[in-house]
Amino acid sequence: MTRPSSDGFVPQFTRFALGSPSVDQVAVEERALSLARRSIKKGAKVAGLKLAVAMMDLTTLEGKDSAGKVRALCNKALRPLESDPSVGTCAAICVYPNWVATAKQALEGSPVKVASVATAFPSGQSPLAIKLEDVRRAVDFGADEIDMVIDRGAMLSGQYAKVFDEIAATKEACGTAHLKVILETGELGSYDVVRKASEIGIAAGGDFIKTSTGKVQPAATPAVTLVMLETIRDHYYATGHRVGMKPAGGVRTAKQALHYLVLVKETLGDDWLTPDLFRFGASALLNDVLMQLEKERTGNYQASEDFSKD
Ligand SMILES: O=C[C@H](O)COP(=O)(O)O
Repeated sequence: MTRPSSDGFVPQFTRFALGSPSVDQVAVEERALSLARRSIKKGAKVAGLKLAVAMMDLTTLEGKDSAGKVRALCNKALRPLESDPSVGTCAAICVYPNWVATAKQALEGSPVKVASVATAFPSGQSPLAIKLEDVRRAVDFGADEIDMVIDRGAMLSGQYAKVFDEIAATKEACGTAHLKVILETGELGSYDVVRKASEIGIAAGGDFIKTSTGKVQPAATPAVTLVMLETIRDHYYATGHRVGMKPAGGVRTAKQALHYLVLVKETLGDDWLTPDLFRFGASALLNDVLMQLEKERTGNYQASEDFSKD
């Protein structure tokens, strides 16, 4: 990254040591809650649910993942609801690097992207050289998108330049692949630290900022997502540059998904209501969204067993 120079240039990371706006915890939680109470009309609900499918990074990140499971997940991302072709594909599937080539092959010729976690996901507890090698391999296997984890220990001990440098190096290792920066907000301790980590993730080159790995509780919450959306908004006002957002972990119901879409619309406007700028990272959300879509279409709930398991 760019280091301080003798001509007085102040690098981005110096700004983070100087402070970010502090977050009013009560206000942010109240606002997130009040937006959850918005009622949504039937037409908007169906459109919102279809959008949620289109924005989904359908995820499997388990030690027991297999080629069969990854192929089944890809088929599901390609044709989420056989009975209703108006429901389009998911945005991406998200897997460990070992399964990128399998997924790439299964999705060949389709618009569904392959996202790979990397950088010693989920802990990030490896030397930087190994993390970068993890990224380069995933890209070589065909990953379109890389979901990296930040160094939470460095973040919590105020080593902001280290956090920045690792993200910037990861961005470089991504080449043309898009970079999502996972903050693991459940380990950051306060909204102020979430705000600062979001600013660093954006300034260091993240195309998206993402709440969580799904391996730590609490994972995505509406309030933490709101703090991150507001950081994206402030960055956009300051620079005109649009950064994406991905709540991930624990988003399981259609109702939650619609709530997140209201948060996005109210904070960033309609421009962000696109898979290019908003994703859900979720392993179990899709079936509930499909169940609600079928309920809206037929008037009846179908048993969850009627929907294929991921
Ligand atoms: O990035 C996505 C998360 O790992 C998914 O978490 P989840 O299994 O709680 O939906």
